Amino acid sequence: METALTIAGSDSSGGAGIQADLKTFSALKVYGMSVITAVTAQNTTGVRSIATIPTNIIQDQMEAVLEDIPVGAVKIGMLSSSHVIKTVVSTLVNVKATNIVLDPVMVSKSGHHLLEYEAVQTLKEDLIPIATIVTPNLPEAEAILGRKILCEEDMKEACQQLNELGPKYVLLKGGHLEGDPVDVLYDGTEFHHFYQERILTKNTHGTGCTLSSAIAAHLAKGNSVVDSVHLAKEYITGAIQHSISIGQGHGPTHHFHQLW
Ligand SMILES: Nc1ncnc2c1ncn2[C@@H]1O[C@H](COP(=O)(O)OP(=O)(O)OP(=O)(O)O)[C@@H](O)[C@H]1O
Ligand SMILES: Cc1ncc(COP(=O)(O)O)c(N)n1
Repeated sequence: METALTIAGSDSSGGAGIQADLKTFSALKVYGMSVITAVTAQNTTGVRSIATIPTNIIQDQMEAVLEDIPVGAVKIGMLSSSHVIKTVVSTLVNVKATNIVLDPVMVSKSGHHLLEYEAVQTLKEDLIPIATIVTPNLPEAEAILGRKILCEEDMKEACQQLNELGPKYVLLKGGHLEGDPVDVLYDGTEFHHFYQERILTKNTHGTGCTLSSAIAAHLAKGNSVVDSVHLAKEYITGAIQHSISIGQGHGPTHHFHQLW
């Protein structure tokens, strides 16, 4: 059985974070496991409060899983602070984890900060270098690089600058672009462009979490990074097309892959 581990925050409304990741793993028929880094009280309209889990408990959760069960891929989402990032990095390095998919979560769709501002430097110096693939959205890439990214040409340059930080692949997501979204994948040599007609919906809560965990699931099944991104793009597009109109704000993506 293929396995994948998510290291991320809990979203009480089930649309993003750990809950979106585990739903994606299940829909793609991969056995999912979780390390919870923070508990958020949130719904489709916003985040009310956040409790970060103590780092010794985060480390214990990781070691409990990694010392016992082979992990095919690791997806990393919300990490809250520099302390949490450092704990996650040292534990992953100790066990020589591979297939690391890093979604550098910073701000929720509803505008709430999920990572301390000062932690961006630690993310850049300690975590991005050990990632197999890092999947920032445009505002996250702008925060990491300290520059504006306004068009596809800027995205290519930003991919090159992100690649210099050390990850094997960069997938820069264009969901925040005006018009049809384009995502750009860069492996240090070649670019792959993923063009997609914009689906007209406000139900995009958890799209980044869903995409990164779908990449992890496909890596766990033994696919290459490029193939995993192709397959994950198909998955996220279907999950947005079939997204669910619940709640007053941004509704969640849908995860019954085998039904659509
Ligand atoms: N309306 C849309 N129609 C089609 N594809 C979309 C749409 N919105 C986002 N996507 C795609 O979904 C994926 C996630 O992109 P996005 O840029 O929204 O990430 P994100 O901001 O990290 O998501 P989130 O913060 O909601 O978790 C990308 O592949 C993007 O191209
Ligand atoms: C626990 C957690 N992790 C990630 C997100 C980002 O998702 P979104 O940008 O769709 O709000 C979130 N809202 N909550």
